[in-house]
Amino acid sequence: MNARKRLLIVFHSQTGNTARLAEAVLRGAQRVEETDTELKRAFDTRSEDLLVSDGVLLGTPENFGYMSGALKDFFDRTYYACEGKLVGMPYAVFISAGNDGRGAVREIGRIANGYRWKSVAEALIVRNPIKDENLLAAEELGEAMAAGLAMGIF
Ligand SMILES: Cc1cc2nc3c(=O)[nH]c(=O)nc-3n(C[C@H](O)[C@H](O)[C@H](O)COP(=O)(O)O)c2cc1C
Repeated sequence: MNARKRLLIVFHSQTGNTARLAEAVLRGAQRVEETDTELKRAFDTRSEDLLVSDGVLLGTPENFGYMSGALKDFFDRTYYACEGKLVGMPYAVFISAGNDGRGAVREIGRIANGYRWKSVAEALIVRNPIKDENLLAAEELGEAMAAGLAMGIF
């Protein structure tokens, strides 16, 4: 038997939209009993949280064509402590946006390359208003990530 896997969901939300997506992602991930999933706000997440994780899901609003300052702060604070230690870690992204979202995805991808993480799912971009089908897609993202970790397919 493989050791239990740990999935970390890191997110920031100013007005609650990304938080709704993050909760849906968590619901989906928690369907996979073999994976332990933790949801944390970006400002509360430290390098130690990353270093004990087997995969990470990153959620942010798109602000000014970029990720939120909070998610950027998380990257800024954790980079050196994690440098070279999480090579190949699977990650995926979910974005809440008014009308775009692609800039945040692109820039997170550039930073994730710096950590040498591996993208394992297409980014989920949800443009407002959030619909039920978007929440279902977020649940599916969380479940797929947790299941992939449990099965060791990444
Ligand atoms: C300062 C600011 C900048 C924003 N810039 C963008 C943007 O560049 N592209 C976009 O699609 N939406 C933009 N939005 C809209 C937010 O991405 C959108 O309202 C999102 O749902 C907010 O998520 P939250 O409720 O989790 O904070 C911006 C909102 C704010 C407050």
